[in-house]
Formats: sequence, C-alpha cells, structure tokens
Amino acid sequence: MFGYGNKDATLLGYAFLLALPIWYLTTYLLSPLRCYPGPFLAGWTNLWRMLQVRQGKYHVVVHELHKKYGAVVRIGPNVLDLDIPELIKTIYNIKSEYLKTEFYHGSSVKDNGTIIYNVFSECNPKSHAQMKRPISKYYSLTGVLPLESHIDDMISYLCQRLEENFIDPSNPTKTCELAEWIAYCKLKPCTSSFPGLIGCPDTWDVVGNATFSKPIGYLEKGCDFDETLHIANVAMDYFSLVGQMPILDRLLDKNPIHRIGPPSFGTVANISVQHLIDRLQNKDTDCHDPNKPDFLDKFIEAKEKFPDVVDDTQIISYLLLNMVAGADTTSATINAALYMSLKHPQVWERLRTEVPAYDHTSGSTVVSYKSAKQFPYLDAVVRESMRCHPGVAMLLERYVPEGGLALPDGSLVPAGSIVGMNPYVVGRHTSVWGEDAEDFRPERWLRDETRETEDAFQERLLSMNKADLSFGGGSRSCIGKHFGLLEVYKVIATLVSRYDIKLAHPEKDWMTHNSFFMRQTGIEVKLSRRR
Ligand code: HEM
Repeated sequence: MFGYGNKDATLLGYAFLLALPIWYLTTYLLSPLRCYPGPFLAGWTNLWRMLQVRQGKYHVVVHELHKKYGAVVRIGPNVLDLDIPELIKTIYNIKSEYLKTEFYHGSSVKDNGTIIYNVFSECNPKSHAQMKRPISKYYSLTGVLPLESHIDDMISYLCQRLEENFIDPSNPTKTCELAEWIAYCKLKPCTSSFPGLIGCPDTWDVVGNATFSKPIGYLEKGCDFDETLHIANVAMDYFSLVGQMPILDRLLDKNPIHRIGPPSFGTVANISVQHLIDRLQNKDTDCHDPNKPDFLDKFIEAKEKFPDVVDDTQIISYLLLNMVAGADTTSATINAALYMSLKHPQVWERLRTEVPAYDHTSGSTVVSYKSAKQFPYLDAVVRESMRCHPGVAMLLERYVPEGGLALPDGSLVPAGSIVGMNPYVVGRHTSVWGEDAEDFRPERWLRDETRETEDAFQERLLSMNKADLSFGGGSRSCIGKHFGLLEVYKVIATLVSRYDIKLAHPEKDWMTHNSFFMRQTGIEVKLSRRR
C-alpha cells in the first residue's frame, strides 16, 4: 500500500514538474503584453525586477532600458513601465480609476491576525478616502504652517550640533559627512556593534518634534542609539523587494500561521504608541505645550470629529506614516539639493548671492519659510534637484481599469495589466525637459529673459509642472508635500545663510541606493562660518 502511495506521489511530482514549464510557456506565449519590448527574463518572471531592486540601482537600469527600447518597456510578465508624460493625468487622476496594486500592501502591518492598511497602502479608493478625509486639512499649507516653530527648534539645534562638532575651535578642520547629519545618512549605531547604515538625525527629529513635540533624539546623541533607523531601513529594503512579488509578503510578514520576518516598523510603532498613551494621560507636559499644537493634537481632534473612522489604532497608523513616509523622503531631497549645488560651484555661488548671510542681530537662527520662498533661485534648485534625484524613484504601479489603456502607438493595454511611471525616468524625458534633460541646470525653472517671453515661459513651466511626478499624482499624490517642502526650503536657506560649505573631495561622487526611497551617502564637506 505504501509502495503505491510513494509511486503516486512520485508521479504527482513529475506531473507538477512537467506542468510548471508548460504553464509558464503558455502564459508567456499568450500574454497580451508580449508585443512590448523589454529584457527577456522580465517577460517570464518578476524575479528579474526583484534582482534589479536588490542592487539598489533599479531606476538607472530602467532609464537605460527606455533609452534602448523607447517609451514602453515590459519589466514583468504583467507589468509595463511607461515613459509617456502625457499619460500622467490619465493614470494618476483624481477619480482613482487606476487602482494601486498589491505592491503597496507590504507597508501594512498585521495586528492580531488582521492586516491593517494605512493611507499609503490602502488600495480600495473608498476606504482610502474615508481614512484620509479626517486628516487632509492638517497637511495643507495652512495646516502645516503653524508647525513651523517645531521645525525651527530642530534646525536651530542642528546648527548648534554642526558648530560644536565641525566648526568650533577644537574641531576646525574636521570633515563633516553631511548626509550623516542632515539627510539620509550612514548614522552609526552608538555601540558600533553592526556596520553601516542608517537614517537621518535631522529629518527624523524634525518629524518627531512636529508629530509629538519631542525629537527622537538622534541629533543629541549623534548616533542610531535605539537602532530604529537601522530597522526602518531593513523594513524599507524588504518593502521594495517583496513588493515586486507580493505573494512573498503573504508568506513572510503576513503569514497566517507564523510570522517569518523581516524586522517590521515595530520600533517606530512602539514610539508612536508610547506618545499617544503619554498624551492621553497628560504625561508629556514637559515637552508638549497645548498652545503649540502638533500633529498628534490634530489626530486626536480628528478622532473627536470623525469617531466612526478614527480610533486609537488609526491614530497610531497616522503617526507611524508621518515617521516612515516623511523623514527619509525629505532628507533625500535636502541631500540632493545640497550635493548637486556643491558639485556645481556656479550654482552654489548663485545661491549664496541670493540668500543673504546670517544676520547675528536678527535674533533668529533659522530662515522663515516666508523668506525662503521668496528666493526664486533656491526654488529652482529645489525643483531641479527633485527632478534629477526624486526622493521616490521606483515605479508608481497602478492597475489598468476596464476598457484598457490606449497608448500613443495605437496599441491597447488590457484591463488588469499593471502600468506606471517612475519619477526618475519621466524627469529625464527630453520632449519636456529638453536635450539637456540629463544635466543639473536649475535655470530651466526660471525665465530666460533674453530669449523667452513671459507667455512662452509660462507655457514651458506648465508643461514641466504637468510632467513632474516627484510627489506622485492624482488622488494618491503625496499628502505630506507641504510639510516636507517646508523643511526642505528652510534647511537649505538656513545652511546657505550661515555656512561656507565645500566638498572635501570634489572629484568623488556620492553613493545612492534605491529602496523605494532614495538613500544617499558620501557627501563629505568642510564647514566654516559664513562671513
Ligand atoms: C520632499 C519630501 C517628500 C517626497 C519627495 C515625497 C514623495 C511622495 C511620492 C512620490 C508619493 C506617491 C507614491 C506613490 O504613488 O506610490 C508620496 C505619497 C505619500 N507621502 Fe510623500 N513625499 C515627501 C514627504 C512626505 C511627508 C513629509 C509625509 C508625511 C508627513 C508624506 C506622506 C506620504 C503619504 C501618506 C503618501 C501616500 C498618499 C496616498 O496614497 O494617499 N510624504 N510621497
């Protein structure tokens, strides 16, 4: 009897092994996306995409593929990467017709067997709108401006720490790894017990201060003291990787029997839970001033106004998202703007001419947002940096709805296929940005008064704005755009006004790693006070 059983199992095994390639071959041959060009392996399996993401250079690879194959590249059996700016308003529209894919589910957490989606990961448009409505107004420009003093406290402290460490007499010639202090960085754990990594003291502390009226403490400690940044990075690596094959997330993180891994955003979640408990029990009066409201105050207000939608779990989800989505994207932007300007000395010089030197009698260390926004060249530098080095540089994937998607070449991508664009790739589209699209040239955002009429400039600006995906688009565009930019403009204006900054090794390039959010390291500079 056992003999027959073994034989049956063996036969079944052979049948499976035979069926698998037949199934693969049939799906490959019958796929309606077969007519689109792309790497051979990508047509067969999403493992190709995973491999590229793992290397951290996914955006560069895909950009090269577009140069080779044109506007449409098949990067997965059911996935097309498009470089067609005129389709942005179709795919990323406010009617939510093109739904987010399961790629985004990887950023959800599982609690007591239930998967809890957040504003970023929820794909159902109705649930998403319901979740977002109670907090939308707190992220508008008028909603975030009252948070400016929270940001000021941290930028002021950043300046103090930079001066103590790199400018004051005991350390006049010390090299500063700028990315380590300001933007995405290689902040080491205090114990140095593991190499590498991780996070960005300024932007994490800024977002912490604006969210709970308390920085997490990275600027003060100068290291990843609780390893939160390291874990958050591993979690981001995981998210970007398994998102290419979402079934893996079901097996690893959301496994119904036993969670296998990886480290989740648990420590960031714990920080959020603790702050909520302290606030509700009035235990954070040492740092929280009711006259200086923060995001947590607003979320508690949202709970009172929308009790059907917002409970304590939802508040934790809002808090967590602020930390996870708000810190690294902002640091990547600040980093890119500073590095690209320093790499192009004429750009740095023009910024210095525009932003006056810090006035010691002004009484304020930090440039106000109102003043920073009045510097047109600074604005051009920020926009150009986001075009060339967007904080998010991966495919913003969406499902094609009923009726399909008509492409400019006359073909129809069928419903159910995955399509999308990558801000890094679209940001280099020559028909919008010109033949010098690969160059960093902030002047493209300004009117060329010798050769361009105001009307012609406005037309060009409109076309650039329409093709700008650096904050996504439509109903799923970035909720934190105003908050992020508030910090970006203020940090850059303040640093330019206070310091002379030079690259320590102008010939050396920075290093970047794409994990959905862009990470940069290797921006070593010499700092001195600006005279
Ligand atoms: C300069 C800084 C930032 C950049 C470059 C950036 C970029 C982006 C991009 C490209 C998306 C769209 C992603 C997609 O469609 O797949 C997005 C969405 C999002 N961002 Fe940001 N972001 C920044 C700052 C922030 C901040 C400060 C917060 C929170 C405080 C935030 C929270 C979010 C959330 C919640 C979403 C999902 C929105 C939705 O699906 O409805 N972001 N961001």
